[in-house]
Amino acid sequence: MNTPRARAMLFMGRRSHQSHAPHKHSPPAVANDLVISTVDENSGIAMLTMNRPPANSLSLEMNEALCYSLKTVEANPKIQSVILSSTNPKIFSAGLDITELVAPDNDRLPRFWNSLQQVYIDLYGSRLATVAAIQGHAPAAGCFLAMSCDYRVMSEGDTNNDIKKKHVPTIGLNETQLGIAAPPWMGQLLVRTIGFRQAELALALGTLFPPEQALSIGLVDDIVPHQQVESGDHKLVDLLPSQIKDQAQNSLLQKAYTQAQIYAKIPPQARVASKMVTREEHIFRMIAKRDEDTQHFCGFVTQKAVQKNLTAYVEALKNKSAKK
Ligand SMILES: CCCCC/C=C\C/C=C\C/C=C/C(=O)SCCNC(=O)CCNC(=O)[C@H](O)C(C)(C)COP(=O)(O)OP(=O)(O)OC[C@H]1O[C@@H](n2cnc3c(N)ncnc32)[C@H](O)[C@@H]1OP(=O)(O)O
Repeated sequence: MNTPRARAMLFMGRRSHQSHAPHKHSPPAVANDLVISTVDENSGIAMLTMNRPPANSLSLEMNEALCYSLKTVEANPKIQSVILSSTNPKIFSAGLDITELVAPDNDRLPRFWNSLQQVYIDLYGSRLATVAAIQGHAPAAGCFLAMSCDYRVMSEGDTNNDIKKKHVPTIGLNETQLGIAAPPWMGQLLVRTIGFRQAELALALGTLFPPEQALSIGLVDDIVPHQQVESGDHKLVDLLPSQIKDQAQNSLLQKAYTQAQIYAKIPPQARVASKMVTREEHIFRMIAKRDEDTQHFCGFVTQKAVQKNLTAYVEALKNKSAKK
């Protein structure tokens, strides 16, 4: 697998195993509205908008939809950049769908984990320039999704004086707070993004960073105020799915679009080759340990003590939501 040809194919949007019988890790081709895909061939920019209410949490089907949508966009040679966004103005993604982890089905659990691994392989190794537009919370695997992109823009949130309207999004790998640990490849992604010491601290404490702190440690590349801009770029308006058309003047999406345009102008071969330099080793190391990682995950999650923690956590989430 780790040959120069396999490496090149990984980054050109094709997988070496796709030319053979379906690999056990290949996500099935799914088409649904969990991820809304919009494409503008003139600008070379596409948008993938996560649309799984209430929280864009990552279920098996959501992971498969993400991979499928990304591959479909990648197959279009006119597209160079993709923006990953959310229809929920307050949540980018709440991370793994915790209900997948509670009292799991023996057959589904490893398939679920494989689908998450595949999201990492496909998104981190995409030939496309990927820009995350983080309008709302991005805990745990939500942060992982953003870190798998090439560039992250985050909204400062609504710091309105009216406490009821106030909304400050946070981002980070908060797994330890839930009594679980991020898998090595996810933790290493944080190290690669913010550096060793900051990552060591953040992983141990399960820190969720508000936008300004996330910017200061390099977890996001830019933050933008929560405001409407005077005039929106009409090309962006065309790209937005109907569910978020009213956000056309939104400064976050404008900024993400500008960054996607910058990437789209770079000669693609050079851009992809430079991405391989920094990412291929990490991806191939994970692929080599993929089955071991799945076994470890399934063994860990099905432990009695972990199940007890997760059950209590889901209960608390539901109670909190019911009290609103
Ligand atoms: C080598 C060893 C390997 C071992 C590996 C073991 C495990 C894997 C480890 C790491 C990988 C990654 C793990 C994860 O991603 S775990 C998930 C972590 N996510 C969270 O902790 C976030 C939980 N959610 C929240 O904190 C809040 O919902 C929010 C995102 C801050 C938004 O708050 P808000 O107030 O706006 O919304 P609500 O809280 O009212 O939620 C609305 C609605 O959504 C449901 N929900 C929220 N999050 C999830 C979720 N992650 N999964 C499923 N459902 C979720 C919530 O229950 C509400 O639903 P309801 O129907 O009740 O309205």
